[in-house]
Amino acid sequence: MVKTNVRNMNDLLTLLDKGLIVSCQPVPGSAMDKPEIVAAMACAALDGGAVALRIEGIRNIEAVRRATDAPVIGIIKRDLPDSDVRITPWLEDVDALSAAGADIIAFDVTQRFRPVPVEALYQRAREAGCLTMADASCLEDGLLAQKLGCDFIGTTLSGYTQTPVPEAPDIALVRALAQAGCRVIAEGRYNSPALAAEVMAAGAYAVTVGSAVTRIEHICGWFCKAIAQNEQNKLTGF
Ligand SMILES: CC(=O)N[C@H](C=O)[C@@H](O)[C@H](O)[C@H](O)COP(=O)(O)O
Repeated sequence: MVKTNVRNMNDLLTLLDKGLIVSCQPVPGSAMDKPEIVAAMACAALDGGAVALRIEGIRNIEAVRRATDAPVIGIIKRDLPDSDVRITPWLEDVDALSAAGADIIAFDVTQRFRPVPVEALYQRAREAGCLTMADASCLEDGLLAQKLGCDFIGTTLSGYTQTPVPEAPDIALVRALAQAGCRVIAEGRYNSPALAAEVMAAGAYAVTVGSAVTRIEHICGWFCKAIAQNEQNKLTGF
């Protein structure tokens, strides 16, 4: 088992401070989408220096819990027929995540039509003894969640409430939230070590990296695109 030394809230905050969180979320239905592979990715990430994990789904969290006591940010993703909110939309999701051993429960705090109010999700997570992470899309989302008492404000959903999704991460949002006094977890498109370092300098408390570490399909796609672009440039003389 990969052991950490988290005993209380202060230990957790110290551990996360300026740390790398790795999101181990395989492409759904892919060759990597198996709880034992998620747990192996989580252990490898911790061996590489990650201080915490972001894990989707109960079976995956249970598998990770069997492998390590490192802090887990738990989420459940759902495709709802009548709402664009995907991340931890139901109170039952909060209950299941806490029962599975998540330390921090993350949920969508965007101001979109949703089945359960953000306040109720927050209360439920607190009653379960978990910390809370607000997955925000903009400054207003983040500030409302901060006012509510959420422990961490994530920039997770910036760029995902509209199309097309931008290529660059939203460092300006991290800076604005940090300046407003939020404990910000920078998340979303931090696809290089340089970007992760840059966002720390912008005031992030921690940074979460997913695709660039754990989604082989995305990483290969980036390489293939760059190679194809280079070949195209040669043909067109650029
Ligand atoms: C928008 C959304 O649903 N984001 C999800 C949130 O859990 C994940 O699909 C992302 O992989 C995660 O946020 C990490 O981001 P990136 O993979 O860009 O490092």
